[in-house]
Amino acid sequence: MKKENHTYQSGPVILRGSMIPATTTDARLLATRQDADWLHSDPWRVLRIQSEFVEGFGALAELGPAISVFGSARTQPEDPYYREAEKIGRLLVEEGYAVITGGGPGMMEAANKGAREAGGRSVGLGIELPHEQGLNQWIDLGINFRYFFARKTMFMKYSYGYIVMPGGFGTLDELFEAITLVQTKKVQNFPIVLVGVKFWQPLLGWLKDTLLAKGTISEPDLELLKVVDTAQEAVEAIVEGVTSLSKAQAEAAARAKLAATNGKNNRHPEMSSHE
Ligand SMILES: C/C(=C\CNc1ncnc2c1ncn2[C@@H]1O[C@H](COP(=O)(O)O)[C@@H](O)[C@H]1O)CO
Repeated sequence: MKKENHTYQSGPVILRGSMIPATTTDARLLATRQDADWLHSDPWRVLRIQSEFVEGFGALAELGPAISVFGSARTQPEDPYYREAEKIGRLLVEEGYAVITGGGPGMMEAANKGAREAGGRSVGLGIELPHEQGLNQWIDLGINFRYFFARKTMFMKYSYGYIVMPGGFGTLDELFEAITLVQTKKVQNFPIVLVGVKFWQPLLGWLKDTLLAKGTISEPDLELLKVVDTAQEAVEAIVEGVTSLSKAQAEAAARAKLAATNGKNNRHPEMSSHE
């Protein structure tokens, strides 16, 4: 056989001619490597990212119903909103929810403290930051992420809704990601409750007077957010949101099932064998 017709199989890959390597994959794996540049290469990163999803899904899949609470990392325990966040943690546990936060200080710590002291499930999804703070002491289940986007998937996937306290850029990022996912129907039946009328009103005014007026959002988009002032109102709003939205979901599912059944019953019997 002529050399150029020789076929070399490397796993699922077929190689010929100049594409045939001088050594086997196994041999290259076992060869001593002096440099560790591959640690910082994208293929290696993909595996690291994958492991964050595997660990996150594995740790949270059996958590049960949960609500995420977001807010400033800088809020001090003397701040009245800190006390509201603490109360929210407690009230959510009393309603049967686990409490998920970013695992850091401020509002996150307050909500975790309230949840833990009420004997509930207190979860912290931390993030590697330049000035590492570590997870707050009130967390019973903690995961530390390298990548913001993997962590954000966990908040959305394992929460039934979001409660958002006053905060800065981090909080706004988490809030607007959720609004966008609800607006684009990537998630459905997902209540978002803002706490602090005075704090959030200017933002809501801007959404209405600038974004709505300019036509970059539409009227129903404004209804995706509910603003309240107290912990009690926040938890009532989230519970009502989760309940009424899941009721709507159940009704929609029942309607779809009925329509499918009717559709099947109305079809010619021979049709079913072609499905
Ligand atoms: C800045 C300080 C600590 C930072 N530690 C954080 N730990 C965990 N999660 C954080 C941290 N900082 C921000 N986040 C996430 O963003 C939201 C708060 O950000 P904001 O800019 O303060 O609004 C929060 O919900 C976290 O998910 C110590 O001062």
